[in-house]
Amino acid sequence: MITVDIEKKLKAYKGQQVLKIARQFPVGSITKIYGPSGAGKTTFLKVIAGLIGPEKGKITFGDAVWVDTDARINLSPKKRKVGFVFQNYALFPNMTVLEHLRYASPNDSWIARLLRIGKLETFADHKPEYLSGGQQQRLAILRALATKPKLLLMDEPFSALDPEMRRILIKELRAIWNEQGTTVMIVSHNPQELGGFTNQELYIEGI
Ligand SMILES: Nc1ncnc2c1ncn2[C@@H]1O[C@H](COP(=O)(O)OP(=O)(O)OP(=O)(O)O)[C@@H](O)[C@H]1O
Repeated sequence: MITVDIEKKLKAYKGQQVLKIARQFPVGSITKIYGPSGAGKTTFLKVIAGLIGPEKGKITFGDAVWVDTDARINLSPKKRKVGFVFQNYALFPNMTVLEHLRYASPNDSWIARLLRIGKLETFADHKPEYLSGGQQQRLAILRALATKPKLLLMDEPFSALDPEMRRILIKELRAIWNEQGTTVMIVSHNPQELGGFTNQELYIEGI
């Protein structure tokens, strides 16, 4: 179980808004996170990953304490080992598709499977600037999966994919998550695009 009970002040344009979330996420659950623009969805994922610290609260993953502000515990992102798909992909401009995946995993057969799932086999030696937006987005997803994270955080991961590609990819991802017992949190401003495959939801309200 992942237990989150945090407060984070948002740098809102006017005044100050506080993001308050208290929720439990069972291992293996797939949560859709939605809500208005600027509500704090991305900020929430970054707090879970350890990229931003909350002012107050606790995050635990099973027996491990990731954050406890009273006890001054704030585990580094490296130690939390979550997978993160950034909204803007955050790819490495000088690395090919294959190099992105090798950087994350030494396992060639696993990498071959990922390339197949993302339909990027024939683009393995391409750098990001020679990929389409959809191909770049799929690479960002594959890279996050490559380390086989126990927790995968995805920020608008399917926004650049057409409905058919999205449907096929989601089917493959579900099979992997099932095999590996991955817990997944997906931010989407358009929850319909996720179809019915999520089994939890978290609505983050705006101001
Ligand atoms: N590191 C930070 N610390 C505190 N507040 C932040 C930080 N980064 C962004 N914010 C603020 O948090 C608010 C919410 O931003 P965030 O990107 O989390 O929203 P969002 O719900 O993901 O929006 P969108 O759907 O438009 O991407 C904004 O007002 C932003 O200025």
